[in-house]
Amino acid sequence: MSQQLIIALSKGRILDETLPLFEKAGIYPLEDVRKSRKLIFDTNIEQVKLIIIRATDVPTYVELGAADIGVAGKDVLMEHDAKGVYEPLDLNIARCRLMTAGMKGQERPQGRIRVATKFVNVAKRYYAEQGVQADIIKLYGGMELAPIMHLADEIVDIVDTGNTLKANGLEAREDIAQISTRLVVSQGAMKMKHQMIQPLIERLAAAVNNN
Ligand SMILES: Nc1ncnc2c1ncn2[C@@H]1O[C@H](COP(=O)(O)OP(=O)(O)OP(=O)(O)O)[C@@H](O)[C@H]1O
Ligand SMILES: O=P(O)(O)OC[C@H]1O[C@H](OP(=O)(O)OP(=O)(O)O)[C@H](O)[C@@H]1O
Repeated sequence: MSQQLIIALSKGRILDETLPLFEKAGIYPLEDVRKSRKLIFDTNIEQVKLIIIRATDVPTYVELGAADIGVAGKDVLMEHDAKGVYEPLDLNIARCRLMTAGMKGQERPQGRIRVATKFVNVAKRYYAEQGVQADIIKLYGGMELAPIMHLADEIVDIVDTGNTLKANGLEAREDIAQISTRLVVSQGAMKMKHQMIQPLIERLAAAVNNN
């Protein structure tokens, strides 16, 4: 029996840019993934299946070997800090920055601060490195609201155009990391399915270069 290759794609904003890259690399789903309620899709290559899941779940599937390959934002990968996972390719899509931000014109308070974010682990690491004592408040979206409502002094969030910060009277403070979408491969799959995975990485790299 021939080996299967399971590729976990993040649904949401990355998906629309991911599918054309995979198509250029020779893999496409046999039906319109956006019109279907299915979570697993056959592709033009019999052994290759696509699973389409929440971005934050991609590292878990790859780390635990339930998927061989994944596509996820560097922000999600930093937060999950997956073990036993290679990151062989920057797909160079959904580029943005992970930053701290606060109310415009206000300075960071002295002493202990409250920070709202969905990137709890990244934030803990970052403030510890800066020597700032921070109580981290986990939120799931709309982080910009937290300083306005006095829930937090600062946020750690994605900034792209800066429009969301501006529209809510916030300003960016410090850069934590440059973010883009990455290809990840479980170390186990890289070893066991090298003959399938290596050519795919090469075709994807060529697709990224022509993008
Ligand atoms: N405004 C943005 N501009 C560019 N890239 C972004 C922006 N916001 C998020 N991203 C990138 O796109 C990825 C997916 O974002 P998306 O909003 O679809 O998922 P999410 O809201 O983080 O996930 P979930 O809905 O599962 O919580 C993020 O992990 C990040 O790498
Ligand atoms: O700098 P900008 O171009 O305005 O983009 C940044 C915004 O985009 C993301 O939010 P998203 O739209 O994913 O909503 P969310 O707050 O629910 O995560 C991010 O969390 C910021 O709020």
